[in-house]
Amino acid sequence: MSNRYSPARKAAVDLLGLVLNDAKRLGEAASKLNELAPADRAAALRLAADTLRGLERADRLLKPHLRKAPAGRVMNILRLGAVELATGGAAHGVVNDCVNIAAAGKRTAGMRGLINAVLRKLAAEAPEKWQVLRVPRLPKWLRGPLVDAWGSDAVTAMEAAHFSGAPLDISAKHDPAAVAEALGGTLLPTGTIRLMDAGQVTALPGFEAGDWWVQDAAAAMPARLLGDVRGQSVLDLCAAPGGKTLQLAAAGAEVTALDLSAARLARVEENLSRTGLRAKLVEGDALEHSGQYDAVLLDAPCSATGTIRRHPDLPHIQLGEKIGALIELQAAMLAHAITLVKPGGRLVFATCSLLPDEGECHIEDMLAVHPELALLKPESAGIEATWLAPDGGLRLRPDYWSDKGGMDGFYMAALQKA
Ligand SMILES: C[S@@+](CC[C@H](N)C(=O)[O-])C[C@H]1O[C@@H](n2cnc3c(N)ncnc32)[C@H](O)[C@@H]1O
Repeated sequence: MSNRYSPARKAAVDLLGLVLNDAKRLGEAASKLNELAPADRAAALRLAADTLRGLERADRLLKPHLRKAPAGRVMNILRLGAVELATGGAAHGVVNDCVNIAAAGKRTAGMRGLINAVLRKLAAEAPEKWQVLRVPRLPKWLRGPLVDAWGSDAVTAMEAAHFSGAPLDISAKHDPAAVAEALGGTLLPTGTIRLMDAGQVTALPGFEAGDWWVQDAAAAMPARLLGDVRGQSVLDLCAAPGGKTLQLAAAGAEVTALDLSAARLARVEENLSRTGLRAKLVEGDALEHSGQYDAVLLDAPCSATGTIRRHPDLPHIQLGEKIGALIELQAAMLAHAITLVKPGGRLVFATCSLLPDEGECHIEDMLAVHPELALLKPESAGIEATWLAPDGGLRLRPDYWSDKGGMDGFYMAALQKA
């Protein structure tokens, strides 16, 4: 047996450790993979994401073969191996690599015999057992509040959407139908272009030319709720990396794109430059910004629990108390954002969260203390009646459009100032 292993598998095990043992976000952890070739980096991220999506199933497959769960890294090697073996990975390569990754570490080398024995058993039984295991559930810290909000059938459907992952969604600068045709994608009823099996994004036609940008179908809705913004001054208060800024600029608005993070604002600049669109960039705190605009878009920082399809690391990182602080920040931002809207102007508030405390509740609170605000009916192509929230906003969920590949979870509401 050779003692070599695929750098992508080894990096995937490292990533799992950073997420599961050190509570790092997968994206943040992946920034440490710069020494890998781009293809290995992409493969490592895919393997880590697949393992995180299937973690509950992997643990259920492994349990009968372990007297007690081994230490973190050994367990992560086993989990990665279990998921690969269950989902079509070539047994010889997967088992050899997992054993060799263990052999290369001082603390794990002593466990290579166990890894070899367990994974060889799983190679035979895992593919069949995998199919009948239940869809992985969200952890209790998140499942409890979601069941309270949406009911257990809805949460089960959301979990199925999370487990399926997400297709690649694209917003076109000008002509969605033409971009859909050029990319061989589907044009969704809301105007987003969807590719089920995209491959490398930067290699797709029209990327270099800046004809489009990647943006989930749900994430494309808040800017649309602002209606016709041609020639209007629009403030995008939490703008980076800039998907909504690009939409507003493409729709002809005079956009001011503000963000607290200089590093993230640099991504807005890159995206504007690639697409040839224009916006005024401001590095600053939304809570301190002043001015008067025809329209304001507040896409506030949130738990991002609506994006679990694409970020399977999220449920495994206890957000706990952080969510309380985010809810307070969102309320303060919303209260300030409304002061930046001219009389007669509009504000759209949005969060990519599944928790009503980060969405519906803010609008309810706001309307209770601001009689000068009116909720506008969400109007844009493709909106389905089931998406309309009882409060009058728009509630999008990952289990919607399940026949089309789902969408991110989002809440958004459009307000008008008298
Ligand atoms: C949900 S993301 C925005 C996504 C963006 N609207 C888009 O469509 O690409 C939230 C953003 O809020 C920014 N942010 C957090 N606190 C802020 C603050 N106090 N002032 C301004 N921006 C802030 C973060 O840096 C982050 O880029």
